[in-house]
Order: sequence, then structure tokens, then C-alpha cells
Amino acid sequence: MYIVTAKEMYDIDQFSMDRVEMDGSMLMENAGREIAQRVSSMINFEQALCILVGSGNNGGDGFVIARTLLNMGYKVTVLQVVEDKKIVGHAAYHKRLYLKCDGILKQLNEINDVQEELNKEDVIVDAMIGIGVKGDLREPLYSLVNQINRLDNLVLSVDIPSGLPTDEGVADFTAVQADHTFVIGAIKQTAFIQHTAPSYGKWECSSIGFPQAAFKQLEMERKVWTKAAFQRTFPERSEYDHKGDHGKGLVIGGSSNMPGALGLTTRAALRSGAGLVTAATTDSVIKRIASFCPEATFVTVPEINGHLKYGNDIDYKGFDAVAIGIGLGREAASRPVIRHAAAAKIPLIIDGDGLTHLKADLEVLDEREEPVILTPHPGEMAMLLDLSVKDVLMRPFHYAKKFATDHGVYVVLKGAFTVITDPNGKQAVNTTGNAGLAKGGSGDVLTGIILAMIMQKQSIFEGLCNACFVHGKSADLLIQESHSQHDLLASDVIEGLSLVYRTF
Ligand SMILES: NC(=O)C1=CN([C@@H]2O[C@H](COP(=O)(O)OP(=O)(O)OC[C@H]3O[C@@H](n4cnc5c(N)ncnc54)[C@H](OP(=O)(O)O)[C@@H]3O)[C@@H](O)[C@H]2O)[C@@H](O)CC1
Ligand SMILES: [K+]
Repeated sequence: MYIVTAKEMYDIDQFSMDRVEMDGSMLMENAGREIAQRVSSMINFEQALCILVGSGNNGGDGFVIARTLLNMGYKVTVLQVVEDKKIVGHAAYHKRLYLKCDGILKQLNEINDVQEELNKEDVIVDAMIGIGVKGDLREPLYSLVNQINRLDNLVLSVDIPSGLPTDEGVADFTAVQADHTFVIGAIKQTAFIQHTAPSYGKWECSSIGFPQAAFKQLEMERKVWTKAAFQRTFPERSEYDHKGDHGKGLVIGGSSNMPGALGLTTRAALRSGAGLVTAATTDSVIKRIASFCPEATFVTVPEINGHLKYGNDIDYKGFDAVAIGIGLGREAASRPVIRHAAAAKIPLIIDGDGLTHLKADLEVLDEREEPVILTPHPGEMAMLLDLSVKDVLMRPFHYAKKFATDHGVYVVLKGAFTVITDPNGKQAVNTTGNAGLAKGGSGDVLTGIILAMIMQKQSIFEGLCNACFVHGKSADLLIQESHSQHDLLASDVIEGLSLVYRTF
């Protein structure tokens, strides 16, 4: 499932109409009928529906939905929120069809008490504005949207909640708060931005006949990483495999204040399928985590003030990938460890405090040819880019892509919607996981899973997407079966991995 900006959506539309000669009013019919079917499965014939239609093609979809539901036998009223003369083109055609099917139409400007009128309805279908919104909502829509948001009715939005921007980057807006949004063709960027996603309520996306070629012509691929994608790409195991077939991973980090982090990463890597895992850390950390991950082997690194020192004595030979930075701390003496690890000719994951050290020595990235994977949370991404956290949260797609393409690295920008970006700018969003993961140790577990995944037989990009998928899925299954978002711990998520593997 593609994730699009408004321009990309219009390009898909245009390609379908110009190159494939699809008729615009047919696409509108497809969209409206598909949505009407889905609405009908959510309501009963006793409920009164009010379809609010605006002047653009979103309103045109509204007229198709109204006609389809009316002809199915539902109680439908259309409330047109703009003057007649604003309804043109395909939307005017579908308005005519609706009226010729004896549909009831009321005009917003002829209603005395809008609140009272809306209160009579059980279900509001919002087809006022779609992806064509420009700037802040003007009157009378501004007041109308505020009224809708005070109602208790079920509110269903068509394509996107009216007033909401399609693209990331907009801080302030007034938009319909939908209970459910029926997205058309491709899901919009704002469904994955922290402050705009809630406006959608639950969403589902329907395909309305856009050809695959219309998506393929987009400059860059941006997709939702789905269960189907996981099942398609996750490598199968053969009964003849031995431990060496699943990779030998090295994890480097740990400090006297944060010994547990490295233990979580090590155990998570083992639980998610790594053949062998070695943890390189200080003697005191080894003593504290060894019993938590008995299957691991250890390499002792000299320490200074409880932190790793230099790291030039770590031997990378024989390892398939390395993850560095977990619980490392910010002691300057630990910084050279990053440079040494970067010289190893194997994929390198840099996490946690490793990212802070990296920031002081970013040229390390330019000198490497093997894959580098960075796993920042928004604060670390902001630090790497000299931005505020708010900037990053406002435009995660843009900034993750910028850093990934500028430095030729993979970026896993963690959050409620983790964005995975490859060095060419291809992106995917993971949608598994829940608020139970917003706790210390979650990121350490994810790093372990990533380490295991990139050593299996799958591309690095797919490995990263699958790692995020199983990490979130483990938390989701645990919450369904035995835990709650309150008590879920990072270590539970490791144990939940077996649930994921057995379920899928
Ligand atoms: N083949 C197709 O084309 C298909 C298209 N599809 C559907 O079309 C939708 C896109 O349609 P679109 O481009 O016509 O724009 P749309 O979102 O309806 O809004 C435009 C209207 O909004 C108004 N308006 C804007 N800003 C405003 C503001 N701040 N405050 C107040 N009003 C404002 C603006 O009014 P104006 O500025 O002209 O007065 C303009 O008339 C898309 O989301 C999908 O639902 C599907 O059916 C699939 C096939
Ligand atoms: K809408």
C-alpha cells in the first residue's frame, strides 16, 4: 500500500486518466461505490445519514456515496455546503444522477439551525474537502467543522478528514475529527504524523482501479509495511540449516550505569534467529548480563570510568554484522570504538549513544562501503541534523530521507510510526506496535532484532522492515494475550517474539 503526498496522488490520477484513458467520472463512481459498500456494512437501515458535500471531486465522491446508499434503501440526505455554481465537472454529473434518483438535497445557507439539523442525523459522511485543501479552512466550513467535532454522531470521512493537509509539515490546522476514514487509492502522509494521524480515526484504504503503472511512475517508493509484505519477504528456514547459516553477530556497548541495555540487545538477537551472538563489553557488564543471555559468548573490552575504552582490541573477523552504541554512554574515551567498528567490512548498526559519538565524527560514514544502519529516535535524529525534535516530528519522511540520501545510510527513525529509509530514499512505515513500547529498553530490543534480521537471507531494507514489524507485533500479541500497555516490559517483548513466529 502506497503512502502519498497530494502531488503524487494527483500524478497517479492524471496518469490513469491521460495515459490509461480511464474516465474521471468512472474513477469517482468506483470510489463512491466502494465506500458506500463499506459504510453499509457499518450501519443499519434505521439510521439516518447526512452526506456533507463540498465543491471539488471529494464532494463528487459524496454524491456517488449518497446515490448508492439511497438505492440500497438507506435514509439519505445530502447537505451541500457550497453554492450550486461551485459544483462542476464530474461532481456536477454525479449530482445530477443523485437528483434523478429522487435524492434529497439541502443547502447549508438555507438552514437556520445547523446544529439542530445535524443532531437529527445518526451518521455524518464528510465529503466536503479532500486532498485539494489549501491553507486554513475558510468560513462557513471553519465553523461547520467545529460544530461537527462537537457532535456525538458517527463521523465518516471520505479520503481524508476535511481540512486536514495531505502532506507532512503543517503545524496548525482545523479539520474534521473522524471516527473512521475511507481512504481512496493510496494512504496520505499525514496518516503517519504524530499530530495529524488522530484526525483520521481508524482508516482503511480501498483500491478504485488505478493501474500499477500509475504508482510505479512515482519518483520514489513510499509504502506501508504490511503483514503480507512480511510474509512475502521473511526467509524460510530449511531443516538442513546449521547455526552458521543464520549469522554470527557482534554487539558492542554497555557501561556500568547501563548494563542491562546490552543484555536486552543480545538476548533479542538470539531470540529473533541469530545463529551466534557475541557481546563485547566491560568485565563488570559481562558479570551482570551473562546469566540473562547464557547462549551468548563474550569479549572483554578494557574500561575507563565504567565505560568502554578505545576498542581497538575488538576482532571483527568471522562476524557477519555488528551493532554498536547500546548503553555505551557518552564518555569521550569510548568514541574511537565507533571508528574501529566502521573499519570492519561488515554491515554496521549504530544505535543509542553510538549516534552521539557518530555526530562528532560524521565523516566515518562517507568512508564506508558496507551498509550502515542508524536507528535514531526523534531526539537523536534531531541531534544528528541540528534540528529541534518538533521539526523532526513535523516532517519525519523528509528528514529521514535527507539524512539517508546525504550520507548513503539506512535510517530507522523510531516512533509510533517507525519510518525505514534506504540510501536511495525508498521508504516504508511500520504500523505494528502500541504505546506499551514507549519505555526504556524497547530500542535496545529492536536493535537486537535488526542485527538478527540483516544476517538472514533477505535484503537489508526488507530485513529492517521485518525487524520493526516483529518488534511491534510481539507487543501487540502480548497485549492481546497476557499483558497491558502499562505493564509491558522490553524483556517481555523479547519473549513475545516466539508468539510472532508461531502466529505468522
Ligand atoms: N479522478 C479524480 O479526480 C478523483 C478524485 N477523487 C477525489 O477527489 C478529491 C480531490 O478533489 P479536488 O482536487 O477537486 O479537491 P477537493 O479535495 O475536492 O477540494 C477542492 C475544493 O475545496 C475547496 N477548498 C480548498 N481549500 C479550502 C479552504 N481552506 N477552505 C474552504 N474551502 C477550501 C476549494 O474551493 P475553492 O477554493 O475553489 O472555493 C475546492 O473547490 C480527492 O480527495 C478524492 O476524494 C476520487 O474520486 C478519485 C478520483
Ligand atoms: K473529506
